[in-house]
Amino acid sequence: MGRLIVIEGLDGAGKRTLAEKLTASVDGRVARFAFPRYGEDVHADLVREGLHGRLGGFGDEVYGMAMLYALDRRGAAEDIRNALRGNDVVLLDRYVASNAAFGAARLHQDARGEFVDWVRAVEIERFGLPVPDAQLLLRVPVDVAAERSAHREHTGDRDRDTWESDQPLQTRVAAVYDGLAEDAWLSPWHVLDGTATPGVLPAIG
Ligand SMILES: Cc1cn([C@H]2C[C@H](O)[C@@H](COP(=O)(O)O)O2)c(=O)[nH]c1=O
Repeated sequence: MGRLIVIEGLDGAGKRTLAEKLTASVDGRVARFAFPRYGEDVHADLVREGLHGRLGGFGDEVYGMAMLYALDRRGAAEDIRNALRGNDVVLLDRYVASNAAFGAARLHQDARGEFVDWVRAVEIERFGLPVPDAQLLLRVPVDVAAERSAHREHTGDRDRDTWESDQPLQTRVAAVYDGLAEDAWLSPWHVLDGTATPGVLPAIG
């Protein structure tokens, strides 16, 4: 049975680059998934519509949008379980904690705890998604993340959604992530410095 390792962080934190480095460093078989699964799952495609303001007011419904993200993952649960059977490491670029962090950050501070508990109840208890063995929080200053994600848009790598350029929101997301890591939410977390010279990789094999 492989280990389920999740990479989390702000938009532009460098998650994909870390996933590539970890894949190259693991001595064994590695499978990778990235969420949302745009182009593969109807819920993920609806997420994209919502993020670009094309679902009207639904895009602002935190619980509704979070359910779409959760349903996308539910549709991948069997594939993740199969991948865990056939690989040493299954690496996920975003998972349940993204829903907790990004959704909570859009809510009033007093409503955040209840939302984070709801995400866990829906995704883990109700949908039965596999619990990660470890979650890696790639932490970078908000302005560095914003610059990287703006650069990605500029180079045509990908469209930015309306939230990515919202620095106050990203600052709140970073704070929620820090709290999740501190509480060891779902599983142990490892906090990595996303601005450090690459080379120091966590031992995940
Ligand atoms: C996977 C996931 C992403 N998100 C957010 C993070 C990003 O701002 C946005 C799209 O993710 P992406 O930029 O990694 O494609 O959706 C959630 O709110 N919940 C989730 O479950």
